[in-house]
Amino acid sequence: MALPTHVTLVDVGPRDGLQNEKQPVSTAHKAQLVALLQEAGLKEIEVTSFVSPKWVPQMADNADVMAAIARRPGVRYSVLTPNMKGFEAALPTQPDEIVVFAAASEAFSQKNINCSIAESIERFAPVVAAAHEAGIKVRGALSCALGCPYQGEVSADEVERVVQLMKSIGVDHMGVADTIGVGTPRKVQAAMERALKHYPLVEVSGHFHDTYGQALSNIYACLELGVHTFDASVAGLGGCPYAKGATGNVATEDVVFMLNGLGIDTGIDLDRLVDAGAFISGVLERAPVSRVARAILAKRAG
Ligand SMILES: CC(C)(COP(=O)([O-])OP(=O)([O-])OC[C@H]1O[C@@H](n2cnc3c(N)ncnc32)[C@H](O)[C@@H]1OP(=O)([O-])[O-])[C@@H](O)C(=O)NCCC(=O)NCCSC(=O)C[C@@](C)(O)CC(=O)[O-]
Repeated sequence: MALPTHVTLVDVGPRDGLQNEKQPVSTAHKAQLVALLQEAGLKEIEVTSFVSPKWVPQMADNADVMAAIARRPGVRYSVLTPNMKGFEAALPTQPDEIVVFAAASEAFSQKNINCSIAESIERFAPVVAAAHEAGIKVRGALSCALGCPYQGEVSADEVERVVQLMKSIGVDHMGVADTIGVGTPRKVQAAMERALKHYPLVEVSGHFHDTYGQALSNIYACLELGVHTFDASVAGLGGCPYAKGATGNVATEDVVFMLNGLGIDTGIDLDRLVDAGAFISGVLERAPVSRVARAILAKRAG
């Protein structure tokens, strides 16, 4: 199959990127990050999550962040909502999209959201129905689709089983997530193909952590299947609080550089994206993880 000519990138940096940061990041800095991402041309931004502040303190200012962002027409703002309590808190903040997140492994489901896979689907069902009632699209994220920090191997059958469960409750979009970055291209294609059995190409995306340095290869493997939507995190921020040692998502800068080289349009201005990454890295007092960002910043510094 010919590679797609356009790719949509969802920057999950403000949520996935920052959720695991130990040092507090102010609401104003989070809103500024969103502003810089949209200036760089991002059209989809995952802003925050409506989860328990005891479990994930960094996202406790979820509603304040949603109120603080300066929305631009044409940009979609999404938030995570694991249950009705989260959805009810998120609804007045007017997200364009919500994300429910399940896992392909029982052990991760328990650690991450404190319930079994079956229970998680029961919890999501009313959330999906209420979101649709409110005219809000529902994205599903499927954690540990390529491996689990507790269970180890995860099979394509296990992935497909949960994809089907999510589909059965009306989840509109399926994000296949490599939470701990252990996937390699052929395994990623096998998992994606299971999602594509139940969702059209336009409603399947990849979410790759770069822990083992495989994320760009895995994205390329998805492009070969025609998949054209990916999550990425500016500066390579992040890591999941329930996946020890897992590093951030693939850096948005690195994905854009690769796609530019392939002649695939993203609508994103790489230089401005590097500015956004440099900004949040400055707030966090460290260099961006993105190798492309480091190279461009070094070149700029002369
Ligand atoms: C899912 C829950 C909330 C269940 O939490 P629980 O403890 O099982 O829920 P509960 O219903 O028993 O409630 C316990 C307490 O939590 C409160 N509570 C209950 N729900 C909410 C809510 N929505 N917002 C705020 N508070 C909430 C509730 O009010 C109560 O408060 P208390 O009476 O003790 O004061 C909890 O386990 C949790 O917050 N977990 C954190 C999950 C999380 O944020 N994980 C990271 C994001 S997922 C991810 O990063 C993976 C992804 C998507 O990027 C893809 C990938 O790479 O894999």
